[in-house]
Amino acid sequence: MTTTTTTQFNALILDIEGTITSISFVKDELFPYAFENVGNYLEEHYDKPATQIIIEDLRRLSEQQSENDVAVVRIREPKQECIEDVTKNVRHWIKRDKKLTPMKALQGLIWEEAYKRGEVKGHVYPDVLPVLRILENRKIPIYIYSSGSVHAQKLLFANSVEGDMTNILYGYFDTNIGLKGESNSYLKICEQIGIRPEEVLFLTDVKAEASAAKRAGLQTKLVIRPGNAILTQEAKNTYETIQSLEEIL
Ligand SMILES: CSCCC(=O)C(=O)COP(=O)(O)O
Ligand SMILES: [Mg+2]
Repeated sequence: MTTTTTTQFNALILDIEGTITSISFVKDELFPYAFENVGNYLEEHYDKPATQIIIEDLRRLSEQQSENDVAVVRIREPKQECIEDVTKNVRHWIKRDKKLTPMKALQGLIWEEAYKRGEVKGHVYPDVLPVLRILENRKIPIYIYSSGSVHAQKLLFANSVEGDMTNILYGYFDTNIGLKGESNSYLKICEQIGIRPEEVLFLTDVKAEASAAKRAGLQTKLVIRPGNAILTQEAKNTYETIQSLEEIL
């Protein structure tokens, strides 16, 4: 007798860091690479339109942030001073794992160089791709929602340790849709993918993100991976936890 297994959700949204990719890869490879290379990147690509757009976004952001953070400087106009100030601010924000959209956009451009040179391969846990293939066979679309820019997300999955995974992913969302701690971000994502929130499962390592998604009506589970922050007992009492994507099948 054949048994058919059905999943209790019609779309899956995945966080990246701490969920399907190790925190260590992001914190010990990607962030240090961006920290070391932000100045060189700006020197080499300063006059490109994409770089100038990000610099102007960072200039506005720096004015706002400098009001509450003495370590953030206003970005001066001349090229060398501008590069010096952007580098100082971006390094400050990397050290504090700030999820600031224009800074994440610049990180993505810097990481593209590393992926192109083969210096970096996107980490994904071994349980991830086999489960995504099963969901694909069940016609369940898979989306990514990360604080990393969509550009950085696509680079990670196009250059992953499992090869190019982009053909199994239906779409990508970053903080341009909204911050991950805001429930409205998840409502907007569900509206864009055309699936009711209650039919969508969101997996993340961060309780505040799970809470925001739950408030929006999504199904949520917290993912435990080596090196992740320890979950409080309250979080474990509130959300189902998994240690492998196999547990959602
Ligand atoms: C897309 S790889 C870089 C991820 C990143 O910059 C980040 O801040 C991770 O945040 P997430 O929301 O995926 O936990
Ligand atoms: Mg995460």
